[in-house]
Amino acid sequence: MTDTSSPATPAVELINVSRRFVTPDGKSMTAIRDFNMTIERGEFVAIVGPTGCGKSTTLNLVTGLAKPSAGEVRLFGQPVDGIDPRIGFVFQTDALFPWRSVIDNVVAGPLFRGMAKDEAYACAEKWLARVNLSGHESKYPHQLSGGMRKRVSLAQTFINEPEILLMDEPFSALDVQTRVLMHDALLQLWSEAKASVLFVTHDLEEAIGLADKVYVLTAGPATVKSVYPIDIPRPRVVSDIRYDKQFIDISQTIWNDLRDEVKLGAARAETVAA
Ligand SMILES: Nc1ncnc2c1ncn2[C@@H]1O[C@H](COP(=O)(O)OP(=O)(O)OP(=O)(O)O)[C@@H](O)[C@H]1O
Repeated sequence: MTDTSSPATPAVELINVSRRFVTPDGKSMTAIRDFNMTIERGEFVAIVGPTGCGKSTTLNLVTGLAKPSAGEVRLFGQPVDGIDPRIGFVFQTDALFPWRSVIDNVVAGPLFRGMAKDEAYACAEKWLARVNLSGHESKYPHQLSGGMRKRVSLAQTFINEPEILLMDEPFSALDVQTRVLMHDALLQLWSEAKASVLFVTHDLEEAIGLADKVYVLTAGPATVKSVYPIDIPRPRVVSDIRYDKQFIDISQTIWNDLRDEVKLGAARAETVAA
């Protein structure tokens, strides 16, 4: 898809978006209401909110998998129209083919796009080196740790040079130490690739460590409660900055805001369960 927009046009815009679903008992439920969000080119945006508030639905709207019931979603100034090849994804579960070796997983995207085999494999080697997996090319996913599999997923995504990267709790299944290492790996890749990122997480510290801007969503229906710019200088080493006073102060401020929504979401879940 050709991008004819000016460089000042944001990568992603959600403009007064609402999304309603029909529940199995035939009622209408609103997952997202009057939602406004802008991701500038090269910007790293994180969204946090209570469980079930509508974070994944927001990502689905950007991919075009879900259509807004009202409002508009734009990519580089144009309305979303189906799955856009400029978008890359990383989800909580790996999208690795278990029957393919590490390098055959990474090379899949370029080969699918028609890159010559030699070139595609050379490119895959390069990306595996960037995620510190040189020497593991011929292993299979089941022979790798969770962190290594996640690195393969990152190489598999970044090799396609996505202009927009959507990440839905990509590291939530990892142990805390591996997670922090993955944060640093991701920031390194992102700073080189200059993609615009939308990162969904339950983990406020993860959001602050990574992002330029953190959106706090309300308990469903999701709407934007507040937007916090994160002015912590880059390059950041996420494993270190979490002990800085600036980081702790921002965490407390945002948590004060998020806490009320989390309590509201939990109270509603208990009411439904009762
Ligand atoms: N296809 C669908 N049909 C009906 N309801 C849906 C559908 N998809 C999502 N919902 C509802 O919309 C609301 C938001 O769901 P969504 O998965 O976006 O929330 P989330 O914030 O990503 O959740 P979590 O924090 O648990 O990952 C939920 O109440 C969910 O049940």
